[in-house]
Amino acid sequence: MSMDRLLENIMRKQNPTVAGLDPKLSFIPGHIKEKCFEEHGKNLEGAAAALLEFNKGLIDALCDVVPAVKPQAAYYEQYGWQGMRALAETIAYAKSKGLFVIVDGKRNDIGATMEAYAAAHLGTTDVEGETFEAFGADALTVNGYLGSDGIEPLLKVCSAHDKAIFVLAKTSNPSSGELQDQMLHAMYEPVYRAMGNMCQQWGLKLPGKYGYSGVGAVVGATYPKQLKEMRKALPNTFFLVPGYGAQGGAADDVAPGFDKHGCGAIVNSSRGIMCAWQKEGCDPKDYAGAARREAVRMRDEIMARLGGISLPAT
Ligand SMILES: O=c1ccn([C@@H]2O[C@H](COP(=O)(O)O)[C@@H](O)[C@H]2O)c(=O)[nH]1
Repeated sequence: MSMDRLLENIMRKQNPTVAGLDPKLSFIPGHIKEKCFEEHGKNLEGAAAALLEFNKGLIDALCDVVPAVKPQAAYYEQYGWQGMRALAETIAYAKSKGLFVIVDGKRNDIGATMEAYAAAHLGTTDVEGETFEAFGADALTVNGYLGSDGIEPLLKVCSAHDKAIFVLAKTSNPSSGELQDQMLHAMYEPVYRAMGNMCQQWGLKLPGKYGYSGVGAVVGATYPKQLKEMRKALPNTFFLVPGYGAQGGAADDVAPGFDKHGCGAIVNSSRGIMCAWQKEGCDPKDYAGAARREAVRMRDEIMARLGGISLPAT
């Protein structure tokens, strides 16, 4: 099961973190942009080429440190189909380097449309009887607020193709509480807890050998109290934890998301890693080296808090 593969990657690298690949032109060093614009023009094609070259440099520098990468689809969509091609090529390149790829698309719709999203990102697409993999990620972030019929098609595709999903439960942004913290009076619990319980239920269809199902939940590093509460309440739900670094989350904030084996969560940093070269003020040509230094620092900071990671007995 796909979440097992993520856990095994985390265990092998002793690193429960994921590097976000959310590129935009202002994050990319001048020498890459100049070369790509010269070759392809100062247009969407040139921008997409720069995104891909930037990402490949990051992936080469990070692939022996982090277990996974998380490209956020919006950063590619803004550069049109050329950007989406760069997303597909980024996914393929990361997978060729042994990385687990979580596409952050936050997709959801009615069941019929969700079948198309599931095929696009996790499964295969049929063309007159022949099947093709469109984007081929290992996992996709989704929005569960349309309910079970929006999630069922994903569960089928995850089961058939060994993939996983992460469902938004308690997001990291400042206004997430406007709806997600509202109490559901019939259930005596807030909306984010109800969504967590739904993840736990959906996960029964995708059991994993280490106790964590193929249905994970997104819980922000910026809400450590809720992380702790969710970890206790949802023993079979693996967490994707964004909000570390640029959004203010730190090692102490993410620690409550882990179980007693140092397992149960993976912490994302996007701008913190991608833009480390700007923060360090180093030679832009060393942008990938700066990203690696930040990824190692982040790993060491979180691992010092956890002690070690072992896989729960099967
Ligand atoms: O609750 C959420 C869900 C997703 N995200 C995404 O994670 C990264 C965070 O980027 P940073 O640069 O490390 O802040 C980004 O792709 C978000 O879209 C989130 O932040 N919070």
